[in-house]
Amino acid sequence: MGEGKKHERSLSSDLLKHPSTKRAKEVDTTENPFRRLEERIEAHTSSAKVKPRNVLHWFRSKDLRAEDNRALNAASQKARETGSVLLTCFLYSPKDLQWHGTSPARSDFMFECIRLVQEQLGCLNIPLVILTAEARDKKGEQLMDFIKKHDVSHVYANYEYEVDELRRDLDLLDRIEPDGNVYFELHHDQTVVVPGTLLTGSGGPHKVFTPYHKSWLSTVSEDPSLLDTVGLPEANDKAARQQVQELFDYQKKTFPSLPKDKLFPSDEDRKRIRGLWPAGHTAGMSRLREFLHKKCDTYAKNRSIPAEDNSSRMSPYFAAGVVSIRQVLSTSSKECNEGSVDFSSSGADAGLAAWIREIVFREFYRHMMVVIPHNGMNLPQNLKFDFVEWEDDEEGWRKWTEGTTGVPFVDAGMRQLTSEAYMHNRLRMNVSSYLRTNLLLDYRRGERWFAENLVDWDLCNNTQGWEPSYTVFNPISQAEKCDPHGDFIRKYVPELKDVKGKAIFDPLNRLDKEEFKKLGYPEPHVDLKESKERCLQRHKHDMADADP
Ligand SMILES: Cc1cc2nc3c(=O)[nH]c(=O)nc-3n(C[C@H](O)[C@H](O)[C@H](O)COP(=O)(O)OP(=O)(O)OC[C@H]3O[C@@H](n4cnc5c(N)ncnc54)[C@H](O)[C@@H]3O)c2cc1C
Repeated sequence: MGEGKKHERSLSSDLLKHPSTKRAKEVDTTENPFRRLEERIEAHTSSAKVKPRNVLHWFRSKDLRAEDNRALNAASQKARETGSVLLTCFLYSPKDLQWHGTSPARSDFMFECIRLVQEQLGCLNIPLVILTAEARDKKGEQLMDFIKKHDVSHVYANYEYEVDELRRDLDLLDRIEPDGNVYFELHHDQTVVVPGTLLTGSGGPHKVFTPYHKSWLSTVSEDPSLLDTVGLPEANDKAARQQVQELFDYQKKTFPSLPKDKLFPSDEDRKRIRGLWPAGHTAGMSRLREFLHKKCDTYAKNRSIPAEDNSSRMSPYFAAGVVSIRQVLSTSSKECNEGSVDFSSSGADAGLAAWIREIVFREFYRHMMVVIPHNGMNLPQNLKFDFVEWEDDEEGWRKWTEGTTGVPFVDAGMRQLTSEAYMHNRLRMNVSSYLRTNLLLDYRRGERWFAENLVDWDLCNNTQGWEPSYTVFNPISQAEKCDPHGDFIRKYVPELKDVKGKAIFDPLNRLDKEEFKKLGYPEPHVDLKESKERCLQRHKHDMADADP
């Protein structure tokens, strides 16, 4: 960085493309696709005006279940009321997986869940057809072809809150509205409280977590019906099945395969990851009960101690919508809170209250996605961070991805990611801080690496988890606090398994030279103190007068 030279805005590769900060502001204000879609849906033709023919539920990658699926249930009711046949589809776009960088683990999990829902619906005589749109901009066209070919009059789906997905739904409205003979209905299904609706005293949406959390708790306490669940769709009768037999034949023949770069590198990897993350609603619910009855009690105390593995590991089931959040909360209320929906620290045990707080974080991130839509456009929420000049340290990048930075806690986290397609939250906080501040690499590279490797990748949580801030973690003191006996480090960094005592947190400086050499563990890639100073200076220099 030239002395005194002001950096305009960060450069980034094609994969990390993002619009200008000015354009982001337009999307947040005048264009706001969520608001536009809500208005269009509100003004859309009434269902009663459309002559009922076949009814379609359109699954998305975030509602892959038949149980307590709001839009699917509404579609089923419509089909029953009008004596129509219920059809379902999933619109698959391989380019979407490539665009988002979705990992093989997440892609495989998604396909397995779809397969299971397909079987389950098949027993109810309801077909689930997978439509493939080769290009991302062909999705609307592909769906319209299906709608026309199969004489669909009513389409139901659950909202997705990211910019591209909102635009896709607006595109579908553009296609169906001119003829006026197809009705499109969207449901809020991903959260208990509808994103964008919790407001501050002055009437604007909450933008800070703590008051949002408080408001969320009182909203749910005052209206327990928010946790009501809906049942499975009603079966089509046998005659209906015969009517749509060609769709069953088609679905049997044409389950698509994943693109090559979304396949596991080996069968062994696939087996291991599938074993850790069994697909489907039943597996998700039994994991939930296991957590509620065996781990939840100690969650408040141990949630930041990764060696305890005390969290629920429900994230892949939430990210793909395999288990509904209402069902999770109503089960928690019935089985662990004597039927009460007061999940505050005075209304629930400490463990449950702390766990629900994390679920509320998930809700908050969906809320913030509609309040500040540019969150979903590869841009930081605080746009000033787009003016930071990042380093070009390819060796540091490689070491970070491999877990060979020479910082044991960071390396343990990165190796957990490689072996489990998952990383404990405390490690996610540390490895992201290390990449963005100590290595001073564009945080978007790390964000994408997570997408490419996590089984629970979720755009709202990942993007906002990676949101840059002024905080610089110290991964040595973090390890001393959160992994006090070094057990987590020993588990994932075998070179250090025999290191005794506190030397495990900083082996280069706490062992004598010879001892360190014998370990075969790398020296730190950067000095933590110096690199922190460099980062703070860089922030100061590049952001002080930035005008996003
Ligand atoms: C840099 C970074 C990236 C992240 N990327 C993702 C991601 O791609 N997908 C993802 O689901 N989570 C992400 N998180 C949040 C969190 O780390 C994971 O949700 C959590 O580790 C999953 O483990 P669990 O299911 O055992 O969580 P538990 O502790 O059991 O929590 C229950 C649920 O609450 C939600 N939750 C927990 N912590 C958070 C949090 N900090 N923010 C938002 N929701 C939370 C998750 O849905 C989680 O499954 C990220 C966090 C950071 C710091």
